[in-house]
Amino acid sequence: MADRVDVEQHRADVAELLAPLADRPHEEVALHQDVLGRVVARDVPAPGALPRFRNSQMDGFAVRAEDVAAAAPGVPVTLPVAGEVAAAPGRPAPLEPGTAVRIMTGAPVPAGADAVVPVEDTDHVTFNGAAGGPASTVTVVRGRGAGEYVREPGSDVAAGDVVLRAGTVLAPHHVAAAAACGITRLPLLAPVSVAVVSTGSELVPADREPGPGQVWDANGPALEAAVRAAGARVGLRVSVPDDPEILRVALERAAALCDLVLTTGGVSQGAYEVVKDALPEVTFRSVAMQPGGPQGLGRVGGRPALTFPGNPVSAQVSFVVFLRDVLRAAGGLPPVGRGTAVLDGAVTSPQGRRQLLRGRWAGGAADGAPRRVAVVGGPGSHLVASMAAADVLVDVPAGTTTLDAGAEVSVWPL
Ligand SMILES: Nc1nc2c(c(=O)[nH]1)N[C@H]1C(S)=C(S)[C@@H](COP(=O)(O)OP(=O)(O)OC[C@H]3O[C@@H](n4cnc5c(N)ncnc54)[C@H](O)[C@@H]3O)O[C@H]1N2
Ligand code: MOO
Repeated sequence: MADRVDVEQHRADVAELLAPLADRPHEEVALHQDVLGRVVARDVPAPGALPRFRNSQMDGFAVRAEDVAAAAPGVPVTLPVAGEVAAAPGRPAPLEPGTAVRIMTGAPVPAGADAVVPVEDTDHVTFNGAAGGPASTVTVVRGRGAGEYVREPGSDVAAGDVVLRAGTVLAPHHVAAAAACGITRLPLLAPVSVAVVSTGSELVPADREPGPGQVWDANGPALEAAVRAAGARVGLRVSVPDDPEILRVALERAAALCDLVLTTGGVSQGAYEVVKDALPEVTFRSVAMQPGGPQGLGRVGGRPALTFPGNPVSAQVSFVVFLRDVLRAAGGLPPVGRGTAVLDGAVTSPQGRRQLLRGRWAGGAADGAPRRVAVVGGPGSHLVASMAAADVLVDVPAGTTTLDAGAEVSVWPL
């Protein structure tokens, strides 16, 4: 049997095969669609200034600062109240010198006014419940300088300034900024489209009761979720039996529809390894790790293709180790990468193969210290339910057969 390929070598080969995917087209997406987590393709300028007009930062009285400059506790200044301006459509009349206007937060500041005195600094104390017309006078007990509590146009962003940078991963606060600027569509990187092809005559979909020898398809839903969590989308998800002709048709369709074809199953040493037969342009190799040993990479129908082993844990581990960060990078997302942790108990591992055990965070960690991790479940690559208890993959190097409690290990967050 050919030598096993090192994990890092296979990672590098997958990254090289998929590097062209990083050349993403842009697409315009409406802001009200599902844009969260998507990546801004180019700098987005503000179409206009924000704030759009001079407005009040406080509920209070719009004044000329010089008219209230002398006001102080014990030395109040009283002004006639000439009217009211609310945060509502319309343009207020200019302020006459020596008068005040009741003003609400967000309301346009009348021309001629250059400061707002908060209501708390007047004899009105609060506007709460003060229905009806404005009182005829206001007594100011603390003066304010020119510009105080006045929000100038463009003080947040000026027209033409960048409001969202290229590469921004959209979160609610970015949506807020775009919406406030009146931006309705955003230029986003088109997500990589992946075909997820589960193979195996024993597979049944979730809506069918498995008969003897049948199992529900776990890899299709799992990899669809993994692909989406990595910022890509699933252009086709299909489960095919171990039938060369049906598989060939499915692969043709997958290559026609998607940027990347991903298969699971049918790649080890069994009698029905149809994936190997259907993919003449894919190199099949044994990678020196467990789970996830049998791997393939190459092309189908002109598209890059990866083949993952069928065991559900193996398929998921393969995604995390080989594909997750490459897919994220292609879509403009930062890597999840690896971290370090300290083992909560001793671990044994077979000689010669890098093991990716399932681990769960154990307790807290002192500031700056690596977190503790406990291995959960066994190493078997069919233990898909046990894997659901895990937070990370614990990476045990190939040459290591025992690790004591307290040993530092590399971990891959799930
Ligand atoms: N003689 C050898 N046998 C095996 C070897 C080997 O080197 N020599 N390698 C073992 C390893 S390691 C793995 S991993 C598996 C890989 O097998 P395949 O990729 O060919 O996958 P299948 O045989 O199709 O399935 C394996 C296992 O996983 C279940 N499965 C497959 N697909 C799904 C799915 N979508 N959802 C749920 N479960 C799935 C399938 O029923 C089998 O139980 O080969 C070992 N054997
Ligand atoms: O390498 Mo397989 O993926 O152990 O089960």
